Amino acid sequence: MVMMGETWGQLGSVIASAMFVWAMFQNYFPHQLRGRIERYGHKLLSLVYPYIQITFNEYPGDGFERCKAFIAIERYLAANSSARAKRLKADLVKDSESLVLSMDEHEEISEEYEGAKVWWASSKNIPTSQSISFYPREDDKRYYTLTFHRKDRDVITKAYLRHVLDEGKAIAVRSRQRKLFTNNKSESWYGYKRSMWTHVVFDHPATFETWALDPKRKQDIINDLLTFSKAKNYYAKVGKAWKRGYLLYGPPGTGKSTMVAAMANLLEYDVYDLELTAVKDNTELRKLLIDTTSKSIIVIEDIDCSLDLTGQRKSKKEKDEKKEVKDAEDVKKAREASESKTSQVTLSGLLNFIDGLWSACGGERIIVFTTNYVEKLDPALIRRGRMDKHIELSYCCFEAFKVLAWNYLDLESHPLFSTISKLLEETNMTPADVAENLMPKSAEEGTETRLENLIKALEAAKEEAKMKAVEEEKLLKAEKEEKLKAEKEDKEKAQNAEGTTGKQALVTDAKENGVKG
Ligand SMILES: Nc1ncnc2c1ncn2[C@@H]1O[C@H](COP(=O)(O)OP(=O)(O)OP(=O)(O)O)[C@@H](O)[C@H]1O
Ligand SMILES: [Mg+2]
Repeated sequence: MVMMGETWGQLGSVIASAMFVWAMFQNYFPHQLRGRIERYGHKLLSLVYPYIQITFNEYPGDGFERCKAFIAIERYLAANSSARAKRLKADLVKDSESLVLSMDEHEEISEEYEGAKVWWASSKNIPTSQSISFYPREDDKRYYTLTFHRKDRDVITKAYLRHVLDEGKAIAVRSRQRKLFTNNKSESWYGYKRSMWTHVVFDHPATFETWALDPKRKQDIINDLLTFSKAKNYYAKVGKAWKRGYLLYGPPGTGKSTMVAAMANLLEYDVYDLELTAVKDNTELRKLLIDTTSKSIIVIEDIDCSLDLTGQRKSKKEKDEKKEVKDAEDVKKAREASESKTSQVTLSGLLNFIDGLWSACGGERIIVFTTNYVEKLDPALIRRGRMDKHIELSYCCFEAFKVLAWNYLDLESHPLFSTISKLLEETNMTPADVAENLMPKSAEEGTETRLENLIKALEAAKEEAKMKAVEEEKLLKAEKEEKLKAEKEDKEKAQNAEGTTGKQALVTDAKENGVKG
């Protein structure tokens, strides 16, 4: 098959050679003749060859990295060509188990964009030398050629290419395997050779559909996340870095970590689980941040435990103590011990991590803190702008229970629901505990038994709470009585002391009077 792009390509190269020869010999022609030849030459060229070609090489220049534009075009053509091209090539996508079909070499497809026709051809460079190379790509230099009519130059170079690259990138994001990263201890990466993050494939099954929360609040959160992910231009317009902070707080087992997984699945982001205690100092924290990619969620779990907010003061105290240790070896040992024990990340380092100048690089990032004790956190850390959205996750309400009942029992309603609703209002139980009670404990356990199990657990929790309240009241009463007793004793002591002082004064007075008399 004679391909349109290739035919024009060959003709184009003949004309290009002619132009080259002309450039070499033009000085031998008189000035006037030269101008005329050039004029007619261009006219002839535009008559014979009204098409423009753009080439996209897989490995431009000497780089070892595949060209990003080439990858995007490959994805775009794979999605658009598999229905039209006759010869396709199957590739296993890196880190994934799915196949991508793309145009085979020397295959061509055409398409129309806003009335402009374009031809895409896939080709391969045959190596000129017979050198042996370590890199398989050396003899596999592929490239795409885009051919279009000169009259469409504007629409193609301005709009069509942008469209192809954006589409290609979006397809790549949709089909990639997402990753769950965690930071390595600094001893395990040497210089810049090893990445500071290691990763596994992220395939947590949690979604917002299976995450139990009051539907209205849940929808608010989903809307907030989706608005953020589409707000690139808006953030640029208002001059804000494209990132958003979420603070999730509440008792253990209320679904904070599950929510992070659901967020990542909704937005198709990678997750960076940052273990602050493994970060040596603020510089390392910054390096870790720079090493993250966009379209990601950076999570710091249990922030109140990870960071000693009095760290700065403590380290100063430790330094003073060290001064007192005279023996050089002791100093060394003490330093080593303190280094291995605590991370030197300070509050200001963390604040900088969240919204310092560096935090803007990359963009499209969500930072999440989770904690059980929000009141322990420094207000500077969670002020709006750093942690933009504060979400309290609390004990299971009836609406949340309904989601869990649907997940675990495929149940929308049941006569026992009213009892459960009442009990959930009267007692506190985390979604984790509710979920655990709805799990089947044996193959024979049916829906009814599992609901009854939950009711029993709720009643037990209610009873326990009541006993605890009575116990607390008793304790409080005892404390009050103790306090009253102590006050009474103090009062008596004071009165006794006053009485003794009064008597002594009388004796002294009497003595003084006696002397005088
Ligand atoms: N709101 C919820 N919806 C669905 N499942 C939940 C929810 N909350 C908790 N669970 C279940 O309970 C388990 C524990 O929840 P999760 O780890 O998210 O709690 P957490 O709030 O992060 O607790 P911690 O503060 O101890 O880290 C999860 O495996 C999940 O199955
Ligand atoms: Mg958690």
